Amino acid sequence: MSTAPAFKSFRLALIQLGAVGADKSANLKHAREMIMRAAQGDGTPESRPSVVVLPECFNSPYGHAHFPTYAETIGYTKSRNYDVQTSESESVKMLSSAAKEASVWLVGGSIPERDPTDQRLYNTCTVYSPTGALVALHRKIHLFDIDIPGKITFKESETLTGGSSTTFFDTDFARIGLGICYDVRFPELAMIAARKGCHLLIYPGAFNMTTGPLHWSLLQQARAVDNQVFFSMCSPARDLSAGYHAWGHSMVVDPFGKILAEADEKECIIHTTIDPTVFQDARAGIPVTRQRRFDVYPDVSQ
Ligand SMILES: NC(=O)CCC(=O)C(=O)O
Repeated sequence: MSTAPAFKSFRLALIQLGAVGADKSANLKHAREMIMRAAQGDGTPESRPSVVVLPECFNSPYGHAHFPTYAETIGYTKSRNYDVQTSESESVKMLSSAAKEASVWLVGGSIPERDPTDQRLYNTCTVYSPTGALVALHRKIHLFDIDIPGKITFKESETLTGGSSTTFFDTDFARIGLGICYDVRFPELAMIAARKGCHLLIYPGAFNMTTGPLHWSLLQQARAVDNQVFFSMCSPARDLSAGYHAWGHSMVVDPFGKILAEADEKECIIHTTIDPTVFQDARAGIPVTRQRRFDVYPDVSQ
């Protein structure tokens, strides 16, 4: 495995996107406008983000019945040979051109994806460099299948297949690990990413009105503290006219578990600074990264 880049300070922006409806073109247009707005920061050069994040399922209504209709072929190959130029996906084209125009690393939330080889569908996050190159692709590994009687029943596996690899990407200032929403409930995934040298984990997500108040911040703070990394989830805004009511509350947590920034439920963009000093202080002061007992239990990252 390659060595992680030196961790340097940078600005992160999360777009808590609203108005995701049935019209895919309108969703893409709105997302593009919000990427451009996020990239401006507050107008000062020092506030401009290096990384901009969209939420889970930003181009389609969220629900297993919608995925087959909205799914796009990205042009993913097993050799990880991504090519935006030949991709058929209108979402990939928009994200690539927006990343290039805004000159940011763009974590493109997630979209329903169809694999052309076997027609299987995935919930997929794509990432773009500031030149518009598609540099990473993460297929949601753990599908959101839950049943809390009288509250929420959801079954992504009705139409989706779970991904089968862990994913991170390198920028010139940090190594960043990826997951999607329900993936946060599986601590092994974050643990593997942290042991592979990730400094920040980003999970586009869309918790709901039942589990959101219970677990949204708890899980992010737990993953951040367990692994002494920055942790962030980016949600859609809440839309009570939609079939799925997202919790919102996009947030960024530091390696001590402190919430650095948190949205409410409405459409907004939150900005924060990711400061490597906090990462180093957490690891120096509470040295669990050097106190593991792999003679007693196995290292899940091996
Ligand atoms: N989109 C999702 O995976 C939702 C996960 C969720 O709400 C949870 O409680 O977990």
